[in-house]
Amino acid sequence: MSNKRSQIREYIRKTRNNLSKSQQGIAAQQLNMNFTQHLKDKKTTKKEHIAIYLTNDGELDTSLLIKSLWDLNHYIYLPIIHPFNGANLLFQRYEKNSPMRANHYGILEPKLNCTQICPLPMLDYLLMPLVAFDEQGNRLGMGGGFYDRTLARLHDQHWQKPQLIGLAHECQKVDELPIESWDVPLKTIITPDKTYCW
Ligand SMILES: Nc1nc2c(c(=O)[nH]1)N(C=O)[C@@H](CNc1ccc(C(=O)N[C@@H](CCC(=O)O)C(=O)O)cc1)CN2
Ligand SMILES: Nc1ncnc2c1ncn2[C@@H]1O[C@H](COP(=O)(O)OP(=O)(O)OP(=O)(O)O)[C@@H](O)[C@H]1O
Repeated sequence: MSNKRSQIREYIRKTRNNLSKSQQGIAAQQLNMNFTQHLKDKKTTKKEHIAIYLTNDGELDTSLLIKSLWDLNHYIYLPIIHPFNGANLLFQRYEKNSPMRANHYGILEPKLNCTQICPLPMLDYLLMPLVAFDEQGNRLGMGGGFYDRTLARLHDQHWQKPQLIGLAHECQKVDELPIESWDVPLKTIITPDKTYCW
């Protein structure tokens, strides 16, 4: 792994963890407004299948958005680290009463129930956590390669769905990330202040 990538990761993780509770709260409200407005603008009554994440390590707080999406009757999914190969993610339905467990990193995920897994191409949106992004839509994550490995098959096939959207604070933006062959670039990144499209 390049030293530059780990340095950026370390620096941005510190920066986002230093955001105050009130900055995090405002960011969560803005994210909620931005994404629910995006769905309204589509002017369809379709219930979308949306994968998202539970906030960890100073990431943009998704809790308000998840509540709104539940209230609007969309289908919500969370990543589960694959129980057998441990390198890919599965996306499992997340409801108010879903039984949960902490994964290897202490992040809550739904207890595995194969009947509740959504195959990747059936998701409409994949709202992804990230550590840093750049002006070209490149994404750097926590370093596990989970999202990149999971998306690798899609990347080969000129896929339509799911729409990949990164969620981040504005302070996670850098001029240029050193990229690797396996990195999957994003078409959209939503920050509390702005929506970037490529
Ligand atoms: N909220 C959230 N959920 C997610 C991810 C994420 O980035 N954010 N993931 C995205 O892929 C997967 C988990 N990946 C992660 C990878 C590393 C660490 C982490 O804290 N690493 C520690 C070392 C911990 C250890 O090895 O035991 C570190 O780098 O300090 C956390 C999550 C699935 N769920
Ligand atoms: N498509 C892939 N096929 C095989 N290995 C991969 C693939 N994508 C990533 N990896 C492996 O995962 C490791 C971590 O990758 P990287 O540093 O890009 O993760 P990340 O983007 O920070 O994490 P994440 O995707 O979980 O948010 C790399 O060293 C690489 O070996």
